[in-house]
Amino acid sequence: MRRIWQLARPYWWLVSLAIVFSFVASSLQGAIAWLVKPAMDKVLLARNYQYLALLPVGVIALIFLRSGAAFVQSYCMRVASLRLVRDVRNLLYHHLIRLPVGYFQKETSGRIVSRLVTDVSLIETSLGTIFQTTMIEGATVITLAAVALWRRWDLALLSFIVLPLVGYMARRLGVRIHRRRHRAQEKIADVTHRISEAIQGLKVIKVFGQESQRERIFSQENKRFYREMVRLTRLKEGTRILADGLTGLGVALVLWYGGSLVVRGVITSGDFFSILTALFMVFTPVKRLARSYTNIQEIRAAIDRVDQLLYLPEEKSGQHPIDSFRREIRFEKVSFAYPGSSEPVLKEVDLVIGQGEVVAIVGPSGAGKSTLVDLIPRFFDPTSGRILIDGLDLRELDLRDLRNLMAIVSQDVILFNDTVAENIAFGRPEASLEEIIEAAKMAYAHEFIENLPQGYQTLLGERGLNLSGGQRQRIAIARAILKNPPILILDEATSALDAVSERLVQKALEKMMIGRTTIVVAHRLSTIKGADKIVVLDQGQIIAQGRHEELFQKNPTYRQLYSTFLNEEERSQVIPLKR
Ligand SMILES: Nc1ncnc2c1ncn2[C@@H]1O[C@H](COP(=O)(O)OP(=O)(O)OP(=O)(O)O)[C@@H](O)[C@H]1O
Repeated sequence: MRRIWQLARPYWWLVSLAIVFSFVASSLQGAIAWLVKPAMDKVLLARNYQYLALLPVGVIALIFLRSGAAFVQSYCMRVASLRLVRDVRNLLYHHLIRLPVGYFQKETSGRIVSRLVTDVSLIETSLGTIFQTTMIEGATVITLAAVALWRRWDLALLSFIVLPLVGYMARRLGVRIHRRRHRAQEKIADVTHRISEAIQGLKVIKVFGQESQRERIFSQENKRFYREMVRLTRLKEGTRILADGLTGLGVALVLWYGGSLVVRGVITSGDFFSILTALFMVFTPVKRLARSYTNIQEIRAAIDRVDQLLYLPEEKSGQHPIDSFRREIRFEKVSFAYPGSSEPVLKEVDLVIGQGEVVAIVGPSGAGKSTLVDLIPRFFDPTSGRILIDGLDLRELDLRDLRNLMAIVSQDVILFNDTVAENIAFGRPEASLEEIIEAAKMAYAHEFIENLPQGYQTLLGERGLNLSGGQRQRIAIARAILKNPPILILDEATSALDAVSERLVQKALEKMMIGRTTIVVAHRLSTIKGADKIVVLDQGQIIAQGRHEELFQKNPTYRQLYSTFLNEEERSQVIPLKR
């Protein structure tokens, strides 16, 4: 409850209004029970017919007023919980995009989506009910209990004997409900994960003919969720049955003892019915309170899961501002192991990348090339050693400033579900259309963009899947050109584009590299031949560096690697040279 209050604090005025109206509503409820005595004793038993007509009018008026107050209370409460949930979702999203990249290597996107959608929805649906129930029903229980006690304290106390029992049982079941709900939320996260996996891997599923297999796996995950929910429902219904049974016991006790008091003439029938009405009225809210307690247990499970995400530490930015790149990027004895792994992927890497240089990183698959370039924008920090930019450790630098100095064009181009123009202007949303067109022209993308149905205003659809691989890459290049940073990080595509696309992409890249420091994970012959420095990486270590001619003469590993870049014809020319 403390955490719920903490989250609800910004909407205190809505909550306060709801509290006030819940007291109004429950007082009116109390008034109805209170008026049973005069109605019974002074009107019905005294046969006072002139007041009889007033009874239904009074009851209707009271019920109307009570409903009105309950409406205001319920509306305020729901709005407060909707706002709370809206803000929690914003907070989660805000936090999510500031988490280190490493987090997302461990958690699947489907499971994260589930936290943002399913867990937050659970909070949303239950929170209003909980607030509403605890407040309105809590207040009602207090007023009705007061009426009953005022009328006849011993009779009232007798019926309340069962209340601690109801509370105790609810508590015991609550612990189990909390645990079950936790499991259910994990299972629904698995289900969401399977859905997003299927959407992302649809082509693979289809081409391998695995539709039925995937369906089976999905239905198993779905069944696990269903089972958890059935167990949860059983527990919740169990609580209800228990509360019903125990409250029935309370009524029975009052009927027996109260009835005997009336028969012996100790109390009037009016007293007896007034208490009975109050008790009948009090048991429903008591049962609701017990149910809302089980709801709280469920919400707790969802809040736990949301909090787990919310309390993950964000990326740490340094303080030092940096607005230009003048001299060099220096790796000093940099080693790196991925979080959760003890195996280093990079081992004591020493490397200097001078301003304006084109540095090509080559090496066999799995050598650590992508990892090495990922350290430059600080997607990960070295496990030991340090990386300096113009003499300053990356960890000391303001993260935004640091990343402002660079653009990345990687193998898997990420396009957003926005227009072409917005995708190109991603790093500079304020760019004019002229600037966007200029960048697209430099990236050899202008022509095909012009031919799209709405030109630059064409919506790219999810992940830009309605474009060809080469077109997507050229949009990514235009995006980098428009950002115009001094450092360029390229992860060249290994997948072959058709000859025309390949040439266009190549030309666009060459144009973009002019006047910039470029670090490129190279897969193209022309790139390594044109590089100022080639760095040969093998099993996380730099085994050689230098220009192409030099390495080709001296380094057998490089020669071997080099031949993998060649096509058949070129290779037949190189092999005699190797001999
Ligand atoms: N997120 C990760 N968690 C753990 N290990 C990883 C992760 N990403 C990569 N690795 C491991 O790090 C090593 C280097 O990977 P990296 O992607 O840097 O190699 P690469 O040289 O770029 O390979 P390729 O040319 O095939 O893309 C590999 O052994 C890989 O299994």
